[in-house]
Amino acid sequence: MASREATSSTSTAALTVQEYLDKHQLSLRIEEAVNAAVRARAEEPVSYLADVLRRAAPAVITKVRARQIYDSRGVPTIEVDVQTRKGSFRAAVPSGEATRGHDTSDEDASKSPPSSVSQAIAIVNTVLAPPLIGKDPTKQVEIDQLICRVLEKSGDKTGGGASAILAVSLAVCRAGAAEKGVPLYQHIAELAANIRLVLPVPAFTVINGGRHAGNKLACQDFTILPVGADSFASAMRMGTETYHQLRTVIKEKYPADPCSIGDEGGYAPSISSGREALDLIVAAIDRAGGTGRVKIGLDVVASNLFTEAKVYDLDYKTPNNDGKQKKTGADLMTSYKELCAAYPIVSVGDPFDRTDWENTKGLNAADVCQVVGDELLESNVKTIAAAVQGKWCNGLLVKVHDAGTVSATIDAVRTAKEAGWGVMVGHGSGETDDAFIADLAVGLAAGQFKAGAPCQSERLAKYNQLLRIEEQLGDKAIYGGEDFRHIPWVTPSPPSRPAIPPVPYREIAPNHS
Ligand SMILES: C=C(OP(=O)(O)O)C(=O)O
Repeated sequence: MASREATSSTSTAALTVQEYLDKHQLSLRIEEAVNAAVRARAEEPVSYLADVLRRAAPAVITKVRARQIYDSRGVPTIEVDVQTRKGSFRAAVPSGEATRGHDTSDEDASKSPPSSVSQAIAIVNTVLAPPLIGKDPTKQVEIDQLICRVLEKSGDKTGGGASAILAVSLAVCRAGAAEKGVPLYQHIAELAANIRLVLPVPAFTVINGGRHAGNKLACQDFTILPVGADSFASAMRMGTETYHQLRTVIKEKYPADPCSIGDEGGYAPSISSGREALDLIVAAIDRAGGTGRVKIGLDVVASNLFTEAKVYDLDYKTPNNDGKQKKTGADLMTSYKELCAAYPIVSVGDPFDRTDWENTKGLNAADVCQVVGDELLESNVKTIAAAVQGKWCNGLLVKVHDAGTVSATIDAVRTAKEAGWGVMVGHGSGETDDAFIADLAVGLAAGQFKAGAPCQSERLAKYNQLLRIEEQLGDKAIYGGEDFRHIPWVTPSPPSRPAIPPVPYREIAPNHS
């Protein structure tokens, strides 16, 4: 009632405001602005309203620009700047080792590494940018749907198009947070309708093998999870101390080893057996005083070992090997069970080939550890739903560069959480200094976070951002800890009426009184 009176008492002004809105292609909050002007008893309602509108209207996207940068492997990737009146917001796209739909490499696939991402850049600058101008960056779902629709129409949605979409989606999300004046993690939580912000347990990669290192180890990552820490900062301390001790242990045991590191900063000692790697890690945990509080994870990525004969070749990096390390799925299953009994292993990722659901399912049913799907699920909602139905696994390694957009990432996590799964936010082995995924992990209360070793700036960019977030949250900060596998979202109770963003009339009234 009050608002109707206010609107009619200023109908001339409202008409002028409508013209103002039309001229500037704005469509929002006329009534709120009129009410604010009336409350402030503005002497010059039209200019006052224009001012209110200027401040209350969303900081729409005014410019979108892409460029080529280089990732941690020296491979070209794409970075996008999205501009609003609130500033310029930037995001860069990571890439995985495995050849997947969302790889950033778009040109001359025969070249390794690819020489350019110019196709993705052209798609952002010429295909995606025009329809984004004037759009509200807080409307993440609408923006993600729009950019996917545009590229579906133009037939560019794969290859370079996929990385173009992701870069824009991430940068828009940052712009949306700035428009709302909230930290990125909070904006992401709001997009997911979650109010529980949780600092994840880091799964630090301390030994690299597989395709991430030049040694003979078949398993791609050996990680440590400080589940017994009481905060993320203390988990960071335990992780780094263990990492440093591990170098000493490797040097003592293999004095001639150069102690080089793999793609994600984990050590890459010249060893070939998983047990040898695990013994080194257990010794380092012990020396750092973390026994019982620091657990171990494996990210096997077993598709790399799977041969045409449908066996797993643990010596797959040796060409024309003697075949003695070839294992059946059943052999591998027995090994996992034995390893989980002998070592403090709490999580195994992609334990079997991505087509070997039966064995993955068998390990899941054995309930010896968290069974995580990474390549198995590709952060794809439909595949996750099928895996939930088929009980293939009970954990999701979610990657923005697999999901494709911020909205798709949220949907993937929601599907996993609704099934009671553990969720681990993961990086790419090719990374940049963009720390988006740190905020993502907190906003989505993922509980687990895997961004490589506590070493190398592209990895530390993420871990250091988590330290800052924990500091900012202060006594509201919750660390995933021992519950890392079971952190549900908490949905805010629905408001009794649709929330209307406040018009900041008090702030600007003095200029007009
Ligand atoms: C970084 C990872 O893999 P990718 O090489 O696919 O990015 C990972 O699985 O942690």
